[in-house]
Amino acid sequence: MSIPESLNEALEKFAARGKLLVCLDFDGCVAELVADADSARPVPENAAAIEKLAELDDVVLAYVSGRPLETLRELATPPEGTLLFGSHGAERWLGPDSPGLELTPAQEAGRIEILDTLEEIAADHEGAWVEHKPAGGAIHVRHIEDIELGERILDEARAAMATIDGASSKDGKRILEAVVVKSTKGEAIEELRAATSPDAVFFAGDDVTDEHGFAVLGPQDVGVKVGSGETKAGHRIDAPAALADVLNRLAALRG
Ligand SMILES: O=P(O)(O)OC[C@H]1O[C@H](O[C@H]2O[C@H](CO)[C@@H](O)[C@H](O)[C@H]2O)[C@H](O)[C@@H](O)[C@@H]1O
Repeated sequence: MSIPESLNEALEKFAARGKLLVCLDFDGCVAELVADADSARPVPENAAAIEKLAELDDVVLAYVSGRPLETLRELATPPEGTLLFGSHGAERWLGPDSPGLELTPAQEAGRIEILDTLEEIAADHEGAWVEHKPAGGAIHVRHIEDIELGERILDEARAAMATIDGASSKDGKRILEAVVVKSTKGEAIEELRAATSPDAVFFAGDDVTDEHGFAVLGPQDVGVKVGSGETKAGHRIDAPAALADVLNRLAALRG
């Protein structure tokens, strides 16, 4: 087992609380980052640990992801009953009565303009591609080997998105997303907290958008940054492959 001692101590305190909310990011956290976004899947050991947590009393599981809700369900195959936030918080499944995302006509027009503009930019650069999402779209440059060229394409996309009414951009890992519904993972975690009334919250994530999630954690909560980069999280692990140890430790402490 390779859990930093400070994280192990935090997990012991966390597990001793009554009801727990365990929130997980998907790409780069539960799943390794891969070039073909459709082939991302949970690291098998992470999937097994998540199944264990799902069987425990007073542990609520949730995914908080940038993926569209339907894609998240398909790729993450979460245990039944797992609460889901997709599209960085713009889409939610908190039970069968959760309303779907509905865009106003102006938002739908903005979404189409975002997608058309990103597709035009991608068409000029071999390897760039556009992911269509319910609240907007994302241009991916992971297939482009030249990192600086990829950054220039993302800069071009960012500048173009700034000219579209109602569009706001989010930076990610070799991706630029633009959406017409403003939301953050911090807001999603606060909504989950309000909906489930836990005694403490765990959140693990790897990306800049996950920092909004770490920012809403309190002293009783546990934040785990996966990988390198500045973070507000109190703890860090190296890679998705190390997450299973953390989740299994939590399951063992509660078991
Ligand atoms: O919040 P997450 O669950 O981490 O989702 C964030 C974005 O993840 C996906 O893109 C990232 O993962 C891809 C697959 O590993 C990778 O090819 C890409 O370079 C990464 O940026 C996803 O495609 C986006 O929709 C999510 O918003």
